[in-house]
Amino acid sequence: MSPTIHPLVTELSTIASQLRVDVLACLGLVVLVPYLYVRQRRSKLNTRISTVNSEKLGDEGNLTKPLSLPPGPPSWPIFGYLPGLPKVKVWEVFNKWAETYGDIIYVPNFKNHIIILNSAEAIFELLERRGNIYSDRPHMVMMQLMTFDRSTAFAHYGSNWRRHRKLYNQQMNITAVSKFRGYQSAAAQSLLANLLDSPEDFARHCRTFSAAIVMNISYGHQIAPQNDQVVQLSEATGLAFSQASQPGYYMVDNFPILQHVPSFFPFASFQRLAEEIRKATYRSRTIPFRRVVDGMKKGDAKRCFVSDSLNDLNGVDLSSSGEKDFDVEEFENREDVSLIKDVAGGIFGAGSATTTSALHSFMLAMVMFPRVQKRAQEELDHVLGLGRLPTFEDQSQLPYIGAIVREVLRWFPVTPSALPHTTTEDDVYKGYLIPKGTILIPNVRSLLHDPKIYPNPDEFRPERFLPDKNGNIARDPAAQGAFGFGRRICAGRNLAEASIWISAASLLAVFDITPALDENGKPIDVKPAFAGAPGFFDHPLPFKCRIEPRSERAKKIILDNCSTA
Ligand code: HEM
Repeated sequence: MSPTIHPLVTELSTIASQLRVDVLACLGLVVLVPYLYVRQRRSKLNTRISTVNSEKLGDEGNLTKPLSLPPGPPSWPIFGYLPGLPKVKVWEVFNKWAETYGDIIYVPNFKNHIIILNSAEAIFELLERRGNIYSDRPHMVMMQLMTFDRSTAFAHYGSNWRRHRKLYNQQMNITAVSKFRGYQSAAAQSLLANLLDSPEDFARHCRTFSAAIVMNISYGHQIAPQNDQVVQLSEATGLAFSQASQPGYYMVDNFPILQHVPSFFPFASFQRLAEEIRKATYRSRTIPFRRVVDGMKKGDAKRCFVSDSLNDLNGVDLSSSGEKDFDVEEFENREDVSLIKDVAGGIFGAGSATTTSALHSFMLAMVMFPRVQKRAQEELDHVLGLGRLPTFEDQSQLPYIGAIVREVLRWFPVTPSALPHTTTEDDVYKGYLIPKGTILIPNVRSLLHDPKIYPNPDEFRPERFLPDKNGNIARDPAAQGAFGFGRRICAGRNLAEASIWISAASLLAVFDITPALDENGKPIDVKPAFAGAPGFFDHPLPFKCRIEPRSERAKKIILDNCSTA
């Protein structure tokens, strides 16, 4: 007699077997879907290669051999180059690859064709001269989820991006940008007062300096000395932006299908992070924007990017908008207004951490290269006569300070691999196919440290950039990659250079920056150590130094002219 099986057991075993079937089906899908996806991509790519081959080979013998993708480290059929792009000190790995594979290196990941450009020739040919098809940004899921694709830096190449750049150009071209000099000088003076007050906190003071400039410029917002709400919100989003800008940093960028996973799933922490950042981004853009609108309605808005841009719009006169019938959300949703809001909202992310990083590198260089500091101070003393702070009007008489700014940009590039560019069409370069949608990463660090162009590249030597008798500067890093390339070149470079200039000149006019002392009173040796990214920005690792007034007179200049922020 067969034993009686309890109905519950039968039910459970049925569920278990169904589960096994489900688990097996899921496992099958997990393997099958990527396999089919990659197979389809491969066959598309092969078709593209043969199409381009037949077009080009028939093209008056332009090409002598069939096209291929550029060489690169061994990669797997489905997953691409498995270790993925290095997350820190990318340029060291890129330089090593260049020894084996040459100047143009193919490193696919699961989803993207990625090409590293290691030589000036390839970088300028593709990103500048062929800029019409090399100026898009990668489609990155995490960027979209966090709404960073609304910023200029990650807007896709096209009419909307052009409107962003037009606004930037109107407000920040080399002439227009001078209207913001008052904000930059005031921030430099607060920097001096803060350093006199608490020199050991110099890293924080540098951050405050950059934040004060970009907040004033974007929104006329004078930041609070501590815990400024808008700065805190913007800083929270800054790191996320930097990380999300690196192709493949988040798994969802390799497997876009994951973006449909609901945020409550245990492994969907990226969804929860994206949601947080989305909210913070919205608030960091909306709070200061609405303050400007309120100020314009009352007639007491400060001059800034937002107020100037709104004033330039046809048919907008906020001072006459009655309280009752003015709907701020409706106003913000106007296409031309929301563009201004988006552009202004991206300024902090693009301009604050970058300027801070350059200022930290400047301080590090001053500690490590006292000869440079001494020469700069001699120049300043000669022009200022030890009696006042420098102003922008002194710029033409202080060429060595100008050269220091350029050497800062070269010595340790803030953006060692710029921002990724993406192609919008198939292209051929030196017999290699560069498929449409390829992400291109220029090795800026190696460009600016090429010993053939900049001998002893690790030495901080501003003399490289002293203007010749015609005022020309050889191999100016600002034009050689420090601010990126072609149509996507940094839109705030004029402002950034001016901020670094006024801070460097003001600091050296009144302070000596020297190594910190150990417990025996001996100077502590400082080595250049940098975070090595991750992502878009790089910055020096924390270091100690002494920042002391050069004399009693210098101290008095600070006390008489500067107040803390
Ligand atoms: C030392 C400071 C700075 C450095 C080193 C720097 C560097 C860069 C680099 C490398 C890019 C990417 C260029 C490319 O894709 O080829 C970029 C883009 C950009 N930067 Fe800067 N930047 C700095 C400061 C600023 C400031 C102060 C602002 C704003 C006021 C700003 C606004 C932008 C914008 C809007 C873009 C995106 C341009 C586009 O995609 O069309 N940057 N920057």
